[in-house]
Amino acid sequence: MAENNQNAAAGKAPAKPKPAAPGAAKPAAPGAAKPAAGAAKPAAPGAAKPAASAGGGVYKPPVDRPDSNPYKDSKQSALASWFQERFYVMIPVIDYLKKKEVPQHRLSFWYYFGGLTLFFFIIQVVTGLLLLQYYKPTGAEAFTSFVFIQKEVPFGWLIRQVHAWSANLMIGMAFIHMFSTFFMKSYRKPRELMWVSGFVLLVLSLGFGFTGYLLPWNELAFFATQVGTEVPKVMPGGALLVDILRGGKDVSPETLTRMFSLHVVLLPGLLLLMLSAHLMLVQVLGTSSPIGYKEAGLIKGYEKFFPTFLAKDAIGWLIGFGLLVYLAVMFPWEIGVQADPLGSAPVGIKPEWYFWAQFQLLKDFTFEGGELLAIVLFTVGAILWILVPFLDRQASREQRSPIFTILGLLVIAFLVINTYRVYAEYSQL
Ligand code: HEM
Ligand code: HEM
Repeated sequence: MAENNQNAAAGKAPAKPKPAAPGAAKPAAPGAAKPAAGAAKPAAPGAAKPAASAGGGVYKPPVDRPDSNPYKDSKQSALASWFQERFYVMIPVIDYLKKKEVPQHRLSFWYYFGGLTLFFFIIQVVTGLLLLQYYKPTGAEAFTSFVFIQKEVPFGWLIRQVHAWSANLMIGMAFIHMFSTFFMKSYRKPRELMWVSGFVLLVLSLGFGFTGYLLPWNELAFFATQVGTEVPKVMPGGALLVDILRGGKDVSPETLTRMFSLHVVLLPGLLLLMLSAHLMLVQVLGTSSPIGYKEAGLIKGYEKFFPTFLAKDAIGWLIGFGLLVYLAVMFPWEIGVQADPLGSAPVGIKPEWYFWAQFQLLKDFTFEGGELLAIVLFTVGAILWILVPFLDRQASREQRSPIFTILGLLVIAFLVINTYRVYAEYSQL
């Protein structure tokens, strides 16, 4: 059972003036309300309506909200009462959120990374919307508008640098968050769907990174996208997929339009939907603690998510923000030169770091059919990874599952070694 539910009773929110019992607050059932509404409020504008419609046999509900403000006697400012009267249906929801508790133990530190990923995503939305005010997604204007943002718009350089750096930090945090939840086996029953929705979030974030990379329309972005979108061609039906993605046979201004619409419309919509599901599950099921910790007495206590843990989260966000601004100012991403579809590719074309592991695998499998094999291996690996909560039956029975811990270590080793190999090779070019 979810832990927060178990502990909820211990930490009840301070009593509020309770609304009258539902039955008492509401008028009688719709059918019965017709004569009653008229009798109770003869002068109210809505009162005439049920009577007027009665002849036609169609019931019209009263215009006024039937129940009066159940909180009108609580002691608070007029402004708070104003909002409370309008949003009082939210109060049980807020009370419910207050029940969530976070276990404290020696691995609690890792609970901060989901929140940090969320924080960098919020930064992306805010800076992305600001960039949109000046960015022009056409082959003729993209690079010029991008340079204009960097050189002419007041603080435009900072917004662009923050967007570019925060994209990297968001994906970096998502990886750390994924592996920390993996090793704490937070995916175990009943949290399987948190893992699945999280994995989809990671894929969408990588999609953001891929589509955003082309938007500056500089040489590096152009040729990296050319190489990146070539990959699916070796799969059956892959050529069609590439045509759809590119909007033609080659990367062209048409591709820019597609990447742009994916980046600012489709992906944000999908990510927000998935994020709502992910966070709702986090609230409903609560935060897990590692297997065996409760039985071994390793849980030091529980702290309220709201406001205690959230306040600590905020400290993490402040540190993250400081790091972000430091990176954006001290290590600016280059502007590059405008993409020339007819020009030749410069040396050292490579994707963003978060695709290096797959990139290296493709480079290693140079034999006949090797690329297809690499894609198949990677797809099978990803499917197994997403199914981990359903495969790890031991963890779901609250038993340790060292085989899965070893599997996670192997996946990390593969990602780190391959990523390092690309770094080592390309940093010498
Ligand atoms: C609603 C949210 C977002 C909007 C409206 C948005 C908008 C934009 C715009 C207009 C650009 C082109 C300007 C430029 O290149 O500097 C851009 C670039 C970019 N975006 Fe986003 N973005 C959003 C979210 C994200 C997210 C979540 C990520 C990554 C996880 C991301 C990664 C990137 C990257 C890597 C670039 C290229 C950065 C560069 O080299 O300048 N964006 N975005
Ligand atoms: C955009 C990306 C993501 C965001 C914004 C996000 C956000 C969050 C937040 C705020 C929490 C609650 C706090 C915490 O335990 O850290 C959480 C929990 C969780 N997330 Fe994510 N997440 C993302 C990606 C992922 C990924 C890639 C996975 C795994 C594949 C994942 C799996 C989980 C799990 C299993 C939990 C429950 C943790 C527990 O009960 O202890 N999430 N996520």
